[in-house]
Amino acid sequence: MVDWPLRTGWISLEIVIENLAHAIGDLQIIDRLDITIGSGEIVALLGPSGCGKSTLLRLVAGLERPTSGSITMGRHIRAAIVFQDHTLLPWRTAAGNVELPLEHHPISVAERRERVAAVLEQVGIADFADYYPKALSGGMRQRVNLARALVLEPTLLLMDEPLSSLDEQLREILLDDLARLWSERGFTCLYVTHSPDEAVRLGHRVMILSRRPTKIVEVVPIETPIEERSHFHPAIAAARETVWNLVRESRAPCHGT
Ligand SMILES: Nc1ncnc2c1ncn2[C@@H]1O[C@H](COP(=O)(O)OP(=O)(O)OP(=O)(O)O)[C@@H](O)[C@H]1O
Repeated sequence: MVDWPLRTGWISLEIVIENLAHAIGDLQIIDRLDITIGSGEIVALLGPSGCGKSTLLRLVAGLERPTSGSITMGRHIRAAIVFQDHTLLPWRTAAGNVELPLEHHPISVAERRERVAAVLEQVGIADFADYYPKALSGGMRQRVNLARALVLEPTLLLMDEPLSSLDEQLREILLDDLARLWSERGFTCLYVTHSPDEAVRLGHRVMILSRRPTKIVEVVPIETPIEERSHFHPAIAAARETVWNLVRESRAPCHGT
């Protein structure tokens, strides 16, 4: 067993985004954005299509460098990204896909297998460990995708519309699972979505972004504990309506976009 980076326990962290601006060519995507994400906080990001949510996620992940401004976070951060469409290797089983990120770490095969089995259990697909992606339903594939991100014990989980390809029922189930996983693991999370429902079910704060160049239009704090939330919870239903209205306003057409 190694002591670092895989077995440090759940180090949480704060992320400070200051005066962030980003352009691709002539296209100004983000304009002077300031966000502080608390340790163990889930921030849901909602905004019109093309406003720059995925770009912001990529900047936080370090996949791109911002044009200006800064993103500061703890040194021992382990970030993992979950995309909308699963990116599983078709020639590997569910367990084989989840094992992949561990293969670059100096741990024994036995420990690797143990950790893969544990995380598959956590996301509820232990019985499908030996299935290939094509034999799994969309929901199961997305669970494998999530397991692959969780197996590295991320302190920061960056999620880009992770449930948008799933049907309503599956989405409900996975929302409950994500809430449970957060309660167990306490990771910090940036959760990009188009769904006010997902945002108010998972976010401690919901940030509504404007059209490009994106800015924060409004921040809606959701105080109901995540474990107590459901689609029908009165406070959650009220928050959903507030967020819906803000999203509608943020989509109002504006000059040049
Ligand atoms: N590599 C690139 N080259 C040129 N333009 C890009 C590139 N990546 C993103 N863009 C543009 O930047 C803008 C923001 O894209 P981004 O994917 O971040 O938006 P988004 O808010 O995540 O959109 P959606 O909600 O539709 O997923 C879009 O106008 C997009 O066309």
